[in-house]
This record gives sequence, C-alpha cells and structure tokens, in this order.
Amino acid sequence: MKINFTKYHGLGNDFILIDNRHDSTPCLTPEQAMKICDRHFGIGADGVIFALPPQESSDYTMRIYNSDGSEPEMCGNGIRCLAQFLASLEGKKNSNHTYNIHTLGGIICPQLQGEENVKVNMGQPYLHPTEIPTTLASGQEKAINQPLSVQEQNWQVTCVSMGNPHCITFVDKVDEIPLEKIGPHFENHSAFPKRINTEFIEVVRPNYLKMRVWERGAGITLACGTGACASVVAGVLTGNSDRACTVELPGGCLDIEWSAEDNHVYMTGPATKVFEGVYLYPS
Ligand SMILES: N[C@@H](CCC[C@H](N)C(=O)O)C(=O)O
Repeated sequence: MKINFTKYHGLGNDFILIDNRHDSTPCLTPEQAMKICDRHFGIGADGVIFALPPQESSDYTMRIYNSDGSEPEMCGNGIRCLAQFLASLEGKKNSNHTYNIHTLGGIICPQLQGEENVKVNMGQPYLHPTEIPTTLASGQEKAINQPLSVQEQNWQVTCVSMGNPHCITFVDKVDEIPLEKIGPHFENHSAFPKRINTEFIEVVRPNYLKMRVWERGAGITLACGTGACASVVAGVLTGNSDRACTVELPGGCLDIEWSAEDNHVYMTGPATKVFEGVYLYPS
C-alpha cells in the first residue's frame, strides 16, 4: 500500500497530513496510524490527521489519531497544520481565507494569516467533565483548583475541555516537574476514565505563561494548542492570568485570547510544512 503524505508541525508538535477528501473513511486504521507515527520504524509524528469531505455545514472534516492510535476530539496545533495543508491543495496560500472544519469537538474555524500563521476560533471552553460552558459566572467555583492526589502528592487542578480534556495545574518552577515520571499517572488517573492531557503552568507574568505538557496518547510533546487555550481559561478562572496571554512552550510561543464578548477562545500561531513523500506501508 502506498500512502501520499505531507509532514507539518506546529511549534514542534508534528503531524502526518493525508488528503482523504475523496472518502469519508480515513485510509488508515488506528493500528496503521500508530505504526507510521513510530519514529524509528515509520515516518515519525505525534499524530496523523486526515482531511475528509464536509459534514453538516462545514467545508471539511478533520479526523486525527494520536501516536498510540487513540482518537482525540480536537487538536489545536493540528488544525492550524490542516488549514495550511488545505490552502496549499487549493491554491489559497497567502490569503486570509477562513475554513469551517467539522471535528469531534464541534465546528472549528481556522483563518489563514500570511505564509505560516493561522488564527483559530477554537469555540467555547467547557468545564470538564460536566460539559457546562465555562464562564466567570458564580457557582462554578467548585470546579476550580480542586485537590487531586497523584503519586502521593497533592495537586490543585482545574479541568477544562476544549473539545478534548485538559487538567491544568499551576506550579512555581515548571522546569523542575518530572514530566516523564508524573505525566502517565495524571493521564491514567481514575478520576479521568477517558484519560486526560495534563498541563503544568508557571506564571511568569499575568500575560505570559510558561507551559509543559504531557499529552494523552502521545506523551511529552513540544507544544499543545488546545492545552495552551485550556491553560489560559484555567488561568483566568483561578486569578492567575489575563484573558490575553502569550503561552511559551518548549517548541515556541502561542498567542491566546479568551474573549469576554463571545466567550470563545482564539489561538494564533504558526503551521510549518516540512516535507512530503510516499510511505510504503508493508503489506
Ligand atoms: N497536540 C494537540 C492535542 C492532540 C490531542 C491530545 N493528545 C488528546 O488526546 O486530546 C493540540 O495541539 O491541541
């Protein structure tokens, strides 16, 4: 089997993009996706993203598999890569075109901004796991800064869904967190039956957060777009951050704004094409 692909990354969070616009079923199974994500025996990536035909009133559908073959609802860095991928397939590069993309987390709208940048309307955040829209309204305090015991240590966490689930904890020195050791215990904690992405955040200034992430289904990654959005929401709810923030990740910075007007979160950052090729899937 031969698979044409294009490799993109958003701040080092890297994806294999596949043009699947002719068929509403992804051309790879989760097991095959896991194999081509392998960094030694495959192409190597944090996930595989398929551009599929539209559903409902969208332009296209995005499906994504994590590198372990699980299927998340949404991916922030991935949807910026998808927007640039579609723009290059359709000759729309260097325009301000906006796509309406159907995802398992709802309709998400990335707008092209020049050669590499994309601004994404990520929709409303939700309190996880209650699925109630997150606002600053009273009565939601119960979900903020909740105690969680992980590896016999007590953490204060705020859980926010951006379509996919995130557990955010504010720490003094993010570089000192033993991510590799502690990350899997958050991901597989009994409080999160569908597993979870975990963000550790150091507040450098109210408008500048430093983040490290352990992703569900992918482990340590260099960036997580939905995670950066969820972290700013958690930062506002806990009084740690402004609504407009730069979030610094190991792979670079994202600009995030949680709008007080429409309650939507906006994320701006780059999506970079790296190479394209043909993968020869062993039969
Ligand atoms: N890196 C992504 C998130 C990918 C999905 C995540 N691992 C999950 O399982 O929810 C991003 O940029 O948002």
